[in-house]
Amino acid sequence: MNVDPEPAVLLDGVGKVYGTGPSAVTALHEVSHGFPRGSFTAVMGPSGSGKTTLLQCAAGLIRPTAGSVRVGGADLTTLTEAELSRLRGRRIGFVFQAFNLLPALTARENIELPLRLTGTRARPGWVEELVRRTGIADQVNRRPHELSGGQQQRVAICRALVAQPEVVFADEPTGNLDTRSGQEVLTQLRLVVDVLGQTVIMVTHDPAVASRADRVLILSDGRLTDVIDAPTTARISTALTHRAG
Ligand SMILES: Nc1ncnc2c1ncn2[C@@H]1O[C@H](COP(=O)(O)OP(=O)(O)OP(=O)(O)O)[C@@H](O)[C@H]1O
Repeated sequence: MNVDPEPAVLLDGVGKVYGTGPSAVTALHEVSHGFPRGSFTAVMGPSGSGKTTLLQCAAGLIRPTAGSVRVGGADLTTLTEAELSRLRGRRIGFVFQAFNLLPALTARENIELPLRLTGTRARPGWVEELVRRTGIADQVNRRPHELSGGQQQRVAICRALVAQPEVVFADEPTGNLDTRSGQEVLTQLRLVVDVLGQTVIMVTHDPAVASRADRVLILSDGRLTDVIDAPTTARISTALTHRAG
């Protein structure tokens, strides 16, 4: 995977300092990594190690204070706010722990919302394919409160994919789910990578969840300290324990 000539997302010496002067916090120190197209990466590390900061820099939600971020060839650090916002709408999908569905809209309307916001259309049959593949075809006319947590997260996955983005970022996507629903959602994310060829980057605290990814990045104090390919729960737990010790 190291020879990918153009990764979906490329971080080059990315640093982030929050604030200035004596109260400044360095959340990331020169993190460099290429996320290959069509791969599933989990980002792990202790609380405060910089996982969310890394995800937000990579997704163009916050600006790094050093280095560059490329998504699908575009250097996010050179874009204006308006250009960044447009790029996020078209090239980046998000899945959050809290689902973030709009309660007054049906599942289908929630899924199609990013298209409405960017004034674009899905290719014919794409929404149908997404809901069929994620197993929620029979629920598309229901509102979020009529769906289980796992079903709501699958709606959120469809919404993240509807604009056929370059990459999907997921921040603790199983954090609000019981183990079984969490496993179902992970199966859907794997399918998104294996069948649809998408790139997924996920933050999680759970080694069992991270073991479903192709690769695990471990952050410690804002530094990328380990990269584990073909991870197992045991290998991840060992790497995390060593870092903590
Ligand atoms: N907006 C902010 N202003 C100042 N400091 C911040 C801000 N956001 C994060 N930090 C600090 O940056 C460091 C990294 O935070 P970050 O949220 O990225 O870590 P994390 O690994 O995602 O943590 P957790 O697992 O607890 O969510 C921490 O020391 C945090 O206190």
